[in-house]
Amino acid sequence: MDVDGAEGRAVGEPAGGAFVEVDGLEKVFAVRRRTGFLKRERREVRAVDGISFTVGRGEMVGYIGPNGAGKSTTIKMLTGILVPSGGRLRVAGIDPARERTRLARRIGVVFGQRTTLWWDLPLIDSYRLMHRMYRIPDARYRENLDRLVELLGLGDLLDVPVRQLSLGQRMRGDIAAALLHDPEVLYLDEPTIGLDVVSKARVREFLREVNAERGTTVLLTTHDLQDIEQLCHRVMVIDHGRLMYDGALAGLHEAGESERTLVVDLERELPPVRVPGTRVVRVEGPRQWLAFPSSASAAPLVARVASEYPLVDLSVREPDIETVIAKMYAERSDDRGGGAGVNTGGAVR
Ligand SMILES: Nc1ncnc2c1ncn2[C@@H]1O[C@H](COP(=O)(O)OP(=O)(O)OP(=O)(O)O)[C@@H](O)[C@H]1O
Repeated sequence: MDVDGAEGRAVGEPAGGAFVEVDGLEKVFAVRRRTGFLKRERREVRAVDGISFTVGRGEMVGYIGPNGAGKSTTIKMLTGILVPSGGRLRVAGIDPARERTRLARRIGVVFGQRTTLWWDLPLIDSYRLMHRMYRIPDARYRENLDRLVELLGLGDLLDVPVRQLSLGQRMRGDIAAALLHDPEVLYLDEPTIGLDVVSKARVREFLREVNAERGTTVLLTTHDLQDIEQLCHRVMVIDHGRLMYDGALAGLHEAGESERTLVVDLERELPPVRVPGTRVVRVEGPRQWLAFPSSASAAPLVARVASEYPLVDLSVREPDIETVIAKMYAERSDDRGGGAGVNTGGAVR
């Protein structure tokens, strides 16, 4: 399979550099709201409010944010479905809104909530139609189809009408459809939504392989943070149309100013433990939970508790990513309420 795509590098595409370039991108929707009998109010929604990032060839990047943050709007602009209101956007050196058809041959899109397959046709017929639509050379089509069918376990499903497929089967069918024409970049919008644990694992494993084997650039939007944890080193967090974090997944913890927890089991029930640099967040019988900043070392705290209290056992718990991100969203909302600037903490440009 062809890592660099059938058409090679586009004119203007930076060599080996950024494959997706987004600079000050904006999308403003005008919405009309009925405010009374015959009265309408015109309001602007800044769905994407000046975001900038670049994605290199072969990168696999998570794009996350709460509902209504602007993720789908960004993806729609990247695919050329929506025209930006401002800013600059290039994918493989192509302006998506101006050359949507040319770009379509180089990108693959999977919307977990919708299918790109023909509902009443057997799966294989959708693939045959795509073979023609994308003008995929016969040999490459057959080679790709065989490989995708094998990797995604679609062999027994090819003659089944799409409407009869389970959600997990349909999703695998959609992922194959998005990759048949050797796209260089794959946009995935909730690719594991509604799937059981086994199907999720299968889809994730496959995406890892495609990224590693073909060097496909992947931009992954999801509410399932396990998708991100298992697939992406880099994550971008968007909220209210603005990028609030762009960096390593590991760095999110610092950006969210997260806390670790020291769980101590004492010999008996005692009043809350008092150790500087910690605060007791929960007490249950002789067990107490002490929160302390993730950046601080646990060793001196443990030593102090052990010397001053009748300690039986202890453990240190790392913050989970859900908690960290929920905290970031909450802090960001507070910032907006108070009119303060964006607290990014990450490598946002
Ligand atoms: N066609 C449209 N007309 C008006 N407003 C829109 C339109 N599309 C999106 N919006 C608004 O833009 C904002 C961003 O929406 P978007 O769908 O990009 O969010 P999202 O991050 O993908 O959310 P979700 O996780 O719920 O899918 C929301 O306030 C939404 O209501």
